[in-house]
Amino acid sequence: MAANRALLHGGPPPLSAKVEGSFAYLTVRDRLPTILTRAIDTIHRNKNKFFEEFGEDGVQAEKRTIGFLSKLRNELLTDKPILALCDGLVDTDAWNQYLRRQQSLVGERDSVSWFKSSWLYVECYMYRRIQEAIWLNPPISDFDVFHESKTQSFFESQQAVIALCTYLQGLNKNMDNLSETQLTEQFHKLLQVSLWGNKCDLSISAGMENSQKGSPIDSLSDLKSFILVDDSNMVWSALSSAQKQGADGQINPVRVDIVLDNAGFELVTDLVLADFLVSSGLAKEVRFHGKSIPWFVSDVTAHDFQWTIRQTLAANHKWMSKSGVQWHSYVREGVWSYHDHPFWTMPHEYCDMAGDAPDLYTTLQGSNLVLFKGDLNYRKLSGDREWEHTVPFDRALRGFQPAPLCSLRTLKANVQMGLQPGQGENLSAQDPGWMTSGKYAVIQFSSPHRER
Ligand SMILES: O=P(O)(O)OC[C@H]1O[C@](O)(CO)[C@@H](O)[C@@H]1O
Ligand SMILES: [Mn+2]
Repeated sequence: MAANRALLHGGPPPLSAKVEGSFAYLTVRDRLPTILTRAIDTIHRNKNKFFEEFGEDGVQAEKRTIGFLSKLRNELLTDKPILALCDGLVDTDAWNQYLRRQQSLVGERDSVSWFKSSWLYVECYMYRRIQEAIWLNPPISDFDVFHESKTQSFFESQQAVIALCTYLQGLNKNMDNLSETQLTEQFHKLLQVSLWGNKCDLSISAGMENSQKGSPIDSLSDLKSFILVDDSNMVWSALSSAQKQGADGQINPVRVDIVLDNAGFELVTDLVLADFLVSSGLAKEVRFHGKSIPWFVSDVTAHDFQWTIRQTLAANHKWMSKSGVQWHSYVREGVWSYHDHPFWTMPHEYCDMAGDAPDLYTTLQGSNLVLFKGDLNYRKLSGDREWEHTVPFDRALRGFQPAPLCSLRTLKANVQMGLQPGQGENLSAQDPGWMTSGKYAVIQFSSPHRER
């Protein structure tokens, strides 16, 4: 992967912890060290497990990993320079190249450090350093420090999962009798369920419990007014017209890609949406994109993806288990597939993708619709920059348009574009925390062929 090309793409400066009191500053000062402390604690609590699995070697590895993570925490708290990685993984060179690029941006005399560099970069770097600490300490190299909190979040939202699976199975039973209007209506509902599923990430709460309790379908109408931009009609048009576009009068096989965010309840909402897309015939194929290493506490890895489907399948509830059986067979038949690419766990903004991960960009170009879940994806779509709120979403993407795409995001970082004049100011006056509380959301669409 070549170096960051952000400057070539232009745009306002990236958010950074150097602005004292900003959300970025508070995240780096308070939330990130807390996440590291919890990771250290988790490793320590698993000491006996490591001993049972690997004997004394496991205990030594536990100690060394904790040492690495404590050092990392100290580097962060004292604003030390960002260090090159030395674990020799597939993306190590790309990370070190990115660091050199950051260094050239600040010049020889300044250092690239936790509180001075771009927030997006240092936050991603912290998760990559956690991976390095684990990786350099065999035999516990494949331990996921966030695994426990992800599974806990799944179990804590059991009632909501059951409600959702029951709804889905009711819908699937009646699918053939749905009118076009009813189909559209159900699409909008399940898109919104997937949107609000994004409230449940564990990074914003520094790993504390943050699960869905009530029935997700029932709360949709109350939540409607919190959707600040709703382009879902355009998403629907993109999807339904994709089917009809065959020049020879044939129906095109439609492919939807979902760039996943969090495991737990959010992943279930994504699987339910994907199930609906396939069972309604709106899509023939769904590709899920996840992370190849544990990331931002709750993000989905291949293991989380498989685990969630297995748990759903094995549930002691008729409709939940039926959903799991269906999902399992979609995966087996290749109707659904899971993919990870190292680019998703790099710090790049997405306008760099065509140059830095051309294979991934080409893959996405084959899609009829790419759904980007969550806050971090939104930050990367926009470059995590200080855009004016009224700047069009398309402009902030700075050329990143592999296919029709849509961001489904609850606001948990202070970057937001595509608002109406005055909308941001009104929100700031009424509810000063609107950009970071997770209470508001957006459904923002962009298409390579669309004029704004
Ligand atoms: O899981 P999501 O929706 O990407 O959110 C990740 C969270 O982490 C952050 O990147 C900050 O730590 C926020 O932007 C967001 O709250
Ligand atoms: Mn996340």
